[in-house]
Amino acid sequence: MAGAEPDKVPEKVALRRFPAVLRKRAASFGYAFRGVGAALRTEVHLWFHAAATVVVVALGLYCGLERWEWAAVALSVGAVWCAELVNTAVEAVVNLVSPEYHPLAGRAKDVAAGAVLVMALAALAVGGLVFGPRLWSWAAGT
Ligand SMILES: Nc1ncnc2c1ncn2[C@@H]1O[C@H](COP(=O)(O)OP(=O)(O)OP(=O)(O)O)[C@@H](O)[C@H]1O
Repeated sequence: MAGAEPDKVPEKVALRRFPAVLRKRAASFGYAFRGVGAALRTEVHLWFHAAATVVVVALGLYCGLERWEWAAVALSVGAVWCAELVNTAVEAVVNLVSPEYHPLAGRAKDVAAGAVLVMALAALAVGGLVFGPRLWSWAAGT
């Protein structure tokens, strides 16, 4: 028997729902920005990342980086921010579920902090490869 497909939303209904879907997406962006703002207010490490980001972008503009170098720098900066934000989220959840001392809580925080450390070292390596030769030639006066 040729019945209506239960999962298929009629086109008109889908169009009417479209603004609601957009509103929901916009709200999700709002929550995400609120999360970054909250982390910035509470995490001193993020202020350091913000300052480092400004310095790196200014240095990149001054050096006139190639397109691929900007790509590497942008990915590195974003990845460090990402790791720090995830670390902040892990800390918040651990503090919520285990305010008392627990070896697993400690391990979770240590591992999350380790993720930031690994990413920061990788970003440092990228920074060295991109800016190192330029800074070296300036220092050598060539
Ligand atoms: N509930 C806990 N149980 C066991 N060990 C913990 C617990 N809370 C924190 N620790 C240990 O203390 C360390 C520091 O924790 P803390 O919450 O002060 O994080 P932090 O890295 O100093 O972050 P921030 O400076 O952003 O607060 C952790 O990495 C972990 O080894």
